[in-house]
Amino acid sequence: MPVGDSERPLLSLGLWLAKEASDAIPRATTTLLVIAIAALGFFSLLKRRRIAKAPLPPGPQGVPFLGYLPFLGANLHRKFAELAETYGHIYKLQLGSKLYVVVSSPSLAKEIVRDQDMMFANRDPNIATTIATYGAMDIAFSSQGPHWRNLRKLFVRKVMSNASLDASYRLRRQEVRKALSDLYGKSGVPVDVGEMAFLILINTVMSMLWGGTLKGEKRDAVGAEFRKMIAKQSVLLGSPNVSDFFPAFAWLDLQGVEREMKRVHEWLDDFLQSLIDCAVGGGTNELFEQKEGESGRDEQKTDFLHIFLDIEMDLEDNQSPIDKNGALKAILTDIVVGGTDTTSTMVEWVMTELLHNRNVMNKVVHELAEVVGEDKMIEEHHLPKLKYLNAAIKEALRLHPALPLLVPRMPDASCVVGGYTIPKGSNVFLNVGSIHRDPAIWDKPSEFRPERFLEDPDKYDLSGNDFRYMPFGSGRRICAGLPLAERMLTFILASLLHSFVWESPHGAELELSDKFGIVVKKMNPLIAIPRPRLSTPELYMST
Ligand code: HEM
Repeated sequence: MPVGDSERPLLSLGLWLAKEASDAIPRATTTLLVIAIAALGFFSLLKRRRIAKAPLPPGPQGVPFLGYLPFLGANLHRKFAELAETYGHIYKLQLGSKLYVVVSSPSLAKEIVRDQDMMFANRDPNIATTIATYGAMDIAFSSQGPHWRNLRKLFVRKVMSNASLDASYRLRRQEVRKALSDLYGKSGVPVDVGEMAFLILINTVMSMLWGGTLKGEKRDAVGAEFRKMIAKQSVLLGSPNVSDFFPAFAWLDLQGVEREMKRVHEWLDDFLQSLIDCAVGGGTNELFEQKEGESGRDEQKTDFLHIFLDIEMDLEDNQSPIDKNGALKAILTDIVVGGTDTTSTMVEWVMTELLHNRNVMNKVVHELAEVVGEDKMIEEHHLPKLKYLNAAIKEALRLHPALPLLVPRMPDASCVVGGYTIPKGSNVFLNVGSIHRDPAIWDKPSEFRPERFLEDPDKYDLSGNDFRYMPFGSGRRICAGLPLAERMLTFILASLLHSFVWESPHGAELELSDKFGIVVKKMNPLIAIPRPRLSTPELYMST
């Protein structure tokens, strides 16, 4: 039916486009479309005006050209906490040509990792990181987009699934049992706990990666070398590099970070390559050997590398294919580097706090005896029942999060957080370490008191949904290895604490100072003496 002229003024903006009643659906659609476009235009105008109006966050002045760079120091996490006392929970730092924003309150963190998670899901890898990750081809440092989404989805769904982790338990168990039996031979001898934890982790991760292990005589030597390289890498990744702040002068590599990083990367690349060659060839080489029953390409493989190799084949038909070789080595770097250093650092922190707080240690040991019994070894199925140990681990993650500044985020476009403009391309640090020690949130924050996590166990879980407690980050970039990290950390600690009595060497000072790197570690290694606790020596020999 034609629409009369008299009715025209009553019609909305979109309706004049459609003249017939039979056009009702297209007409309604058009109307909605026009309204949506108008609303979008209105809101984006409003947002632009809001951004235009919102000032930059406050922050220290610095000096011309260099900005705050000369005053930064090496211990970023400490410096950032100090600056927050003057400038508040959100402030900016101009470092050379780059702008950094540091955020340290739960409500501001929520604006970033929940309300505007999509906007802040990018990374801005620095020079060292780009080298370490094959040009930011990994999960941790690639910006969001099809490549990151693909890798992360495959990793989380196929490798970190409960089914896959259950299937690889056998390998974790074997490695931890082997470590306990080695430790039995060192009864009464002082042990570097961080080094020991790293060796357990590297062997466990290696074993899960491809079902093989480092050859007997090479085991400790390669593990120690690997640790040295990862420690170097952690320092290089975490320390301020002038070339990052002045890209125009990057070619000078004034601090030699690029040169040094390439050297470390070459070593790690050779290592990963021989691992892949060995897995693909289904054999052994001078470093690695496969476990019994794990040779032969046609067997059902449960290790991560073979899952990846199969995924790789699937990717042939994928709509957004990736550079398979680069991506495979980059993702292995995330697992081998990201998974070992963080987890072993946390084993050392938990052990330090337990030795420092003997009453807590006693409660942990008592719980282990009750749940497991002194005539049995720990199994993964015991872990959920160890409520007090789990609370002690959470408390250590609160006081000593391995990545207290998470991995910095970079907004896609300029946006507003806490009433301040965060310009596009700036680096945003979420200072979780500072939030975890905020006296406005935590009662007596510097005390190690696992009980605070027992009062309401669901309140602070590790999922990053409570912005007062985020040791694994939050939102779409939360730690992709969390399910494995949780299993390994608890299993290794429960095994060490159940099987041995741990003591500090006579007269040794137990101190808690830390040093900054991308992973924040103990300043001085924890040395402790193990003595067997279980009823019979045979238990230590079991595999
Ligand atoms: C106690 C051990 C660990 C801690 C404390 C830890 C902590 C973290 C944190 C804080 C982030 C950054 C999250 C963010 O930006 O919001 C992260 C990212 C990541 N972690 Fe972990 N992690 C641990 C173990 C692991 C393990 C075992 C793996 C792999 C097997 C792993 C793989 C990753 C990956 C791939 C990312 C990048 C995620 C992304 O950007 O999409 N982590 N981790």
